[in-house]
Amino acid sequence: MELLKNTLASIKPADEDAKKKAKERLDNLTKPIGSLGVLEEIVIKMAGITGNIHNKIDKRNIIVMCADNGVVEEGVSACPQYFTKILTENLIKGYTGVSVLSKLTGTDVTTVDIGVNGDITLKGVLNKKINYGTKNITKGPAMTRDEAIRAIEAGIEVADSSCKKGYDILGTGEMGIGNTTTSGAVLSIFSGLNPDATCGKGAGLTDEQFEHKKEAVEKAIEINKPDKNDPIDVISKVGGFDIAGMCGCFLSAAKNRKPIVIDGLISSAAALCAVRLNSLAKEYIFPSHLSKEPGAIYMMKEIGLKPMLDLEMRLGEGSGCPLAFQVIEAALYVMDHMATFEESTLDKDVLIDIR
Ligand SMILES: Cc1cc2ncn([C@H]3O[C@H](COP(=O)(O)O)[C@@H](O)[C@H]3O)c2cc1C
Ligand SMILES: O=C(O)c1cccnc1
Repeated sequence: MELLKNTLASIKPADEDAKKKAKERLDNLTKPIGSLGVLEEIVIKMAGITGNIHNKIDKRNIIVMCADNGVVEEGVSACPQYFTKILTENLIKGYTGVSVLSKLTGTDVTTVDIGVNGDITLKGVLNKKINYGTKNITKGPAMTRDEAIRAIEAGIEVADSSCKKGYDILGTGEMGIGNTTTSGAVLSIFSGLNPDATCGKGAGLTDEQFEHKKEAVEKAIEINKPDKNDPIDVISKVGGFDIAGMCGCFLSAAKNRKPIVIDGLISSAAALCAVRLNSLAKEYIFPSHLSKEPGAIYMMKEIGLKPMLDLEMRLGEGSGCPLAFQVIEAALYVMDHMATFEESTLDKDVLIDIR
């Protein structure tokens, strides 16, 4: 508990002075004011995170939290549970979507076993196992409160270590059959929205299975009665080890003043938990894309952030992060390389600000 407590207490607000200076420079670049849209917002947010108006990303890392979910015994996923272990191993072998996109963009991937139901002996998978999967949330809590705290702290440790290794930006991802169900439950609790709005078909379900998935979420909430004002209670009752671990990553990044990127629905659920634990964490988080899962839009509303891309992706794993890294790097490059009006001897005063 000490690590979580200290991390929450160490998160500071963004540097408003650096943000102001970044905006001043952006407004002096040879372009209509605000014309680079979200790229400008990214530059300003990055300045707030690091305290510098010029920022560079040389080293990127995506932390993928892998864990099983007991709720799969309710038939809420198209896939059997053992897929989680195989897909986790495939992350290391470089076969998965996030592995390939990371290779393309020069991104490292840290694969973490935080709760896979099985022993992974493959070299390269970081062992932070809290338990062999969670329990079935339709019958009782997913995990104990102590396990939830240990899983969040495991995430803090992994991300702290990434920051120490000199990564300039982190991404978050997951692997865990059944985790769109737990994410839907987490969202329903924080937002008060019905599972009809917060659940989707995940990796794929028939209409009948989909109805059953929504009933499972309703039942999980009814049985566990999580306290929406206590994010650890929410995670322990209807979340998962993957969500808890990623939540820890978001908190660590904020503490270390490093930018961290959300991928899809499940990492959004983790970011939402982090923001509910300390609202300042939001100032360090960039959402990558809007997942095609219907709950994703409500996740963004609850967190209070806007994704930079909409590519109709719904893979998870962290696959949106390498793409967001490229957009963020483009924004920072523009800030460094475009000329100001003074440098290019143009007269800025002829421009009218139409924002
Ligand atoms: C082959 C395959 C690769 C994946 N990679 C990520 N997911 C995604 O789907 C799972 C969640 O969906 P649900 O809640 O419906 O089980 C997670 O593992 C997530 O990362 C995959 C799913 C499959 C089938
Ligand atoms: O958006 C996601 O993260 C997602 C959606 C469907 C299945 N797995 C992950």
